[in-house]
Amino acid sequence: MKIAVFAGDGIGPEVTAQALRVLDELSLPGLTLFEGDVGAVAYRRHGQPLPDETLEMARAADAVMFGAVGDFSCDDLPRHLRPEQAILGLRSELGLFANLRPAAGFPGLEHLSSLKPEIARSIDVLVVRELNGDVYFGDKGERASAGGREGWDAMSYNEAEVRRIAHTAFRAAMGRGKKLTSVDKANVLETSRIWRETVIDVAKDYSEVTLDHMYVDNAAMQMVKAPGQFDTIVTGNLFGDILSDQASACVGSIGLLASASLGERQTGYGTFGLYEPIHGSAPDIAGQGKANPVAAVLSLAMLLRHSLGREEEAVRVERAVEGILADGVFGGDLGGNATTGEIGDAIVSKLLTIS
Ligand SMILES: NC(=O)c1ccc[n+]([C@@H]2O[C@H](COP(=O)([O-])OP(=O)(O)OC[C@H]3O[C@@H](n4cnc5c(N)ncnc54)[C@H](O)[C@@H]3O)[C@@H](O)[C@H]2O)c1
Ligand SMILES: CC(C)[C@H](C(=O)O)[C@@H](O)C(=O)O
Ligand SMILES: [Mg+2]
Repeated sequence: MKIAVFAGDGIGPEVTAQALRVLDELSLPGLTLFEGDVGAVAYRRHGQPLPDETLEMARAADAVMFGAVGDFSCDDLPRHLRPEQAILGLRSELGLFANLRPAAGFPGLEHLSSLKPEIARSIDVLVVRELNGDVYFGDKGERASAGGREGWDAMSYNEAEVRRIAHTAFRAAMGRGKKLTSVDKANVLETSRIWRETVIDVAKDYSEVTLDHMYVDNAAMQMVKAPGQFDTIVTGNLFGDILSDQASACVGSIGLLASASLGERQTGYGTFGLYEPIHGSAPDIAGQGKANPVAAVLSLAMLLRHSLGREEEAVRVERAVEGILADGVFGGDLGGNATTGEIGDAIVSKLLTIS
């Protein structure tokens, strides 16, 4: 089993280090780790945010553990050299079109949510975000216009792209509450009209799943008003990016939410994937021991489950995280004062108590 580890920038290396401690504690036989550079750190060392050798390392692995990229000192670089291109490049080059972002409350910890506890208690949603299309990868550019410089980013989805993410989402809904909400902006966007019609067509294969549709503006409002109505959400790249950050505040902190980015390639153990917290490099807290490593550790649990076929270990890691949160081990993002390392210590100790 080969895992490529790309820790990246800012708090990326801090939270990834804790996930690696947890992985080490599991003592999985036959596991090899490879480390590669991504983001601003890769740009400084190699002149590229996603060096060829990093991409090759990812291709040769069974899974990628990713920290975060982003550094404001790179804001003036041309787009292709900016750190964020590393994660966008990995997602597209590796065909990782399905981004799973689960957001579920931790029992008894409703008070950590930005919502009223009685509303927060109900949140248990899986956001299935399409990851290879939309404004992120459409035609884009800058030109002179009568109104000064004009930028554009074309939004588009074709039926094949919508079909494959819709199948992923319906299958995920089948394993959950059998309710799928497709989020779009079909009252305004042609892209969304094709999206909605295609999702309705794919639904014919999944008669057990109840499908509904919601405009993204309403979905954002419903996410904070009554998140319990959502079971599985399927949506495009941009809407999914925004709704998942919002869902994290409903749970408690962006430092709690993990993600899996999957494609079609199978390894000897499961599906090849890239695993990362949904948060970024958080330059405002980097290097201060303030980063919550839980999202990175829960991303490791998703890696164990989806790419390595290690369900038992995945559940152990998730139980350890639930345990330390129930014990009240929190960092500043949740109103506590535990450091990144202390949270990692607590997770490792808790793991030893769970068989
Ligand atoms: N996949 C990625 O690598 C990824 C994701 C999002 C943002 N980014 C990049 O990260 C940089 C910063 O972006 P941003 O500030 O908009 O988003 P961010 O997610 O990095 O931070 C947003 C806020 O949440 C806090 N936060 C984030 N993660 C935390 C954690 N684990 N523990 C405690 N607090 C945490 C930060 O301190 C900040 O106040 C930018 O360069 C952006 O492009 C990268
Ligand atoms: C850094 C950026 C390109 C990325 C995205 O927009 O997908 C991030 O916000 C995320 O959620 O992973
Ligand atoms: Mg995001």
